[in-house]
Amino acid sequence: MIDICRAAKEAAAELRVLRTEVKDTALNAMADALETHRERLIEANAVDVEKARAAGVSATLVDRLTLTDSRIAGMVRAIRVITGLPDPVGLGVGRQERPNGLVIEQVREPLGVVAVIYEARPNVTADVAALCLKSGNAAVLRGSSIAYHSNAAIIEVLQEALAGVEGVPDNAVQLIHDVSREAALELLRAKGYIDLLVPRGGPELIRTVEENATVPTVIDGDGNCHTYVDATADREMATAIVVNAKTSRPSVCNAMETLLVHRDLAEEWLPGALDELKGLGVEVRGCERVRAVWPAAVPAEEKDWGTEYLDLILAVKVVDDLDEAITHIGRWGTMNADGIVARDIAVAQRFTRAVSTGSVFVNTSTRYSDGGEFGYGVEIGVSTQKLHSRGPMGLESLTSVKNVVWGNGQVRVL
Ligand SMILES: NC(=O)C1=CN([C@@H]2O[C@H](COP(=O)(O)OP(=O)(O)OC[C@H]3O[C@@H](n4cnc5c(N)ncnc54)[C@H](OP(=O)(O)O)[C@@H]3O)[C@@H](O)[C@H]2O)C=CC1
Ligand SMILES: N[C@@H](CCC(=O)OP(=O)(O)O)C(=O)O
Repeated sequence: MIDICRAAKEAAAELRVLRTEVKDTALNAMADALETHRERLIEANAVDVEKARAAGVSATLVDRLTLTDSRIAGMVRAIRVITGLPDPVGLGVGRQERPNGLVIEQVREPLGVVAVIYEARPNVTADVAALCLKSGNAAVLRGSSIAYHSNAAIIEVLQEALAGVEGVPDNAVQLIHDVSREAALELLRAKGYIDLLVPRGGPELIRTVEENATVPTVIDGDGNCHTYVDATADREMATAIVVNAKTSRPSVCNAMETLLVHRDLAEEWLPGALDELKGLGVEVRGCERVRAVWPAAVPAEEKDWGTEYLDLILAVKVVDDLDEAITHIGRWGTMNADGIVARDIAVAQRFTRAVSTGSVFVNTSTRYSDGGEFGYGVEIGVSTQKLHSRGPMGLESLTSVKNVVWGNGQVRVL
């Protein structure tokens, strides 16, 4: 592990000063290579999918794991978007001239070595490689053991492509082939080598990171996402948003897990919305007040409010008012993505201020919590913590701002 980290650190020194043109050439080569080797990637992925099915993993996990032509096309598209984005490295974000003539510039610079422990979605391998390269960081990737063959094939293709671009260091992007938990722990403790570790995953991973990491981290935890439908909501819009938030891709972290509904809508809007969700295969787990107007709901237990189903299951609660919705989200939310549907702008504004979530959505679906949708190409993760970065993290989150002070001989006198 230390050899991989050391090699990454050496590569990072070269990457931080790499010209934008070289990085963009490399990104184009990566995208072309993924396109050319689509079949090789799908073959490798089939090995993982077959093993996962044989091991009896859930259908949602198989969905996350599976590579298709269109998903590979999505990976390629994302890299092309990143290629077209401005290079954040060296970007001036502030400048001031002091009375003594010193000029202080604040400029973005790469973090150095970025490590990511991530879920069984092979696209993340290419996403992270591309974001790190463009932001001038070396990437150390530790994907899920379930996706090992897919990740190894993607890295091989990307490394072959990068080898053909002059100026890109050999170890710009590395995959950790040892997918044991022990190796992951070593990575968490590679202090002095890793500048940022992004753990993308569920509560067990996050607990392990919080208890063991000695390297700096930005936590990208689970998504227990809520939508609150206010009394002032446009009914049709509310139905469309709720259906999209729950059913468009239930297996991802930005899918809605709990629907909170103002009591004024319990009788006139909720039953119709739940009928529509049921028609799309959604199992509803409701509080007493939900069951009073829609008896088909399974009785919700307290644990339902804290569950990220990642499946076609939805917890539903009728609340008295906005305050109760805000309190519920504060108690059970995971700061990934939460939304409100309301026509009253004052209500929506109060929600956006009171809910302390990385991305708060007004009159739209939580599914938009995504780097691609935010215009970043993809995301290195979705931060569920408050420091450094919040929500989907793109190129800028992979840099920090340093001060460059220009003098003309000034010396400080005490
Ligand atoms: N906020 C965000 O950006 C994201 C959040 N997520 C969340 O991730 C979860 C779903 O993904 P899933 O793959 O099931 O997540 P897991 O947490 O099961 O796995 C994620 C990664 O962490 C590893 N891992 C898990 N537990 C440990 C541990 N104790 N020590 C070391 N490594 C560990 C896994 O390795 P292995 O598989 O080999 O066991 C895998 O590489 C959901 O909760 C989702 O919301 C996912 C992606 C992004
Ligand atoms: N980028 C994502 C959301 C963030 C993510 O990767 O999380 P997850 O889907 O839980 O692996 C999407 O909507 O596709």
